[in-house]
Amino acid sequence: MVLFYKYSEMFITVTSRADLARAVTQAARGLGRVWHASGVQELQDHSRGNLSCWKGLIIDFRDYPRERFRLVDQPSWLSGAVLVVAVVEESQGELLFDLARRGVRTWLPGVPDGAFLRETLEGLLREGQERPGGAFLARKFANDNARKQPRHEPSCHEEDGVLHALGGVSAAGRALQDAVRGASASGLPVVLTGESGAGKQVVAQAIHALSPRRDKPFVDVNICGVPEGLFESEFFGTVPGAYTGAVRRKGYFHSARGGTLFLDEIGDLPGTLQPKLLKAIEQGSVYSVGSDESRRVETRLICATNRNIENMVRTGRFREDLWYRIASIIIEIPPLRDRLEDIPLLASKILQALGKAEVILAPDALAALQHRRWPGNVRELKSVLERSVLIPDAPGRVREILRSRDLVFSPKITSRVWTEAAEGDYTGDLYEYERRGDHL
Ligand SMILES: Nc1ncnc2c1ncn2[C@@H]1O[C@H](COP(=O)(O)OP(=O)(O)OP(=O)(O)O)[C@@H](O)[C@H]1O
Repeated sequence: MVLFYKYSEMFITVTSRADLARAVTQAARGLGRVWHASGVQELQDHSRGNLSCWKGLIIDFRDYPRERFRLVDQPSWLSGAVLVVAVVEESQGELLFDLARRGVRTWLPGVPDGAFLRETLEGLLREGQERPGGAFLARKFANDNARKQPRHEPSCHEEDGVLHALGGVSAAGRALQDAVRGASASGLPVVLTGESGAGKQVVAQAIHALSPRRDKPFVDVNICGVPEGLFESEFFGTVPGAYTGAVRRKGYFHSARGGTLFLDEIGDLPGTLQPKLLKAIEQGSVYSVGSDESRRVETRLICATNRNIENMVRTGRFREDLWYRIASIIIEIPPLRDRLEDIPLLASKILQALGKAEVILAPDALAALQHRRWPGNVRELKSVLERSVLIPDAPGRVREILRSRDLVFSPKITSRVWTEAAEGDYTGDLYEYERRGDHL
């Protein structure tokens, strides 16, 4: 009986206050069952060390905050990935920083009204998205131990984690997640199109990570980097002695055996090499340079391009038969300007990857980021954040909150500020300096 309830519950509140328990129960109507624990011990007893099937843990930090830090300090007893929402008083600003340092990025200032709370719970069900505006900064607990276990099928939480990392609050972002989920399950060859920096390689890795091939290699090849004369050796391998000084090379197809071969910039594959790739795909086997024996190709192909290959096919610059072989599924990655709502989540992932997970984007900084056109897409967003968090400390700057004035959009200005600051010309507030335009 206990087990039945355990797996049908979607949300848990940890609170000794009736207002939160009541509000969550009402807001969750029709979404899922709620279970209430009055404290950490009760939660642990009830869960028996396993929270993997729950979607959200709503922890009340208004009372007993130190006791409840145990939940976010030691996530090792969580067997999957559970999203955490912290409920705090408006006055508990310090507490927010402690929580952010522990990776909790979703918080509510007190008990919100029903519609707002329901929206939060729906957000948790949609794989824990972040909302624009800075008040909602989401973070999913990932259980490192669980990830280390080799598995052939991703668990629901691993799938959530991979898709979550792509963004997906916006309609375009959600459509992308659906496409990735479908492509990874199908095993068919995929072509990823989209502007430079939109995340084609990141999406290719996500498809691989969600596919049954996930425990096998993901081999990433940029076609532009392969010299034309070495194509066969690089792709199909070489046997020792094939020519003077030849050493054994596995070749990309063989290196990616059982896994995924990602061919970036496929639109740049020279016309002379297109038939060679087509033959390997059609025959399902390749000959290493210097070998008479063919080897089976057991690799899934994912290709990417920012060129319009359909146009190239029409004008004879790309072989039609090769195009149909590689493009069973075409996924167009939306440009960042079409998914501005995803910026809070993307920014938080990028900051984490930069080792700056403690940095919180203030609402005005998020608004500034969401009002740009981003011609360089996610790559440009990453550069702006890198410059903004890696710039030397200016006097009086609070490093853990990034405000719009701290954002360094132009690399040119930054380098001048760096140089002049290093030369001692500048000693004041960096933002004031940029705002006054002294450096221009
Ligand atoms: N969802 C994401 N989360 C975090 N970082 C991302 C995401 N998408 C893209 N990036 C970052 O943006 C940069 C560009 O991404 P990526 O190389 O995948 O783009 P691309 O479309 O393949 O670009 P190009 O066409 O120029 O090769 C990378 O540094 C990548 O880490």
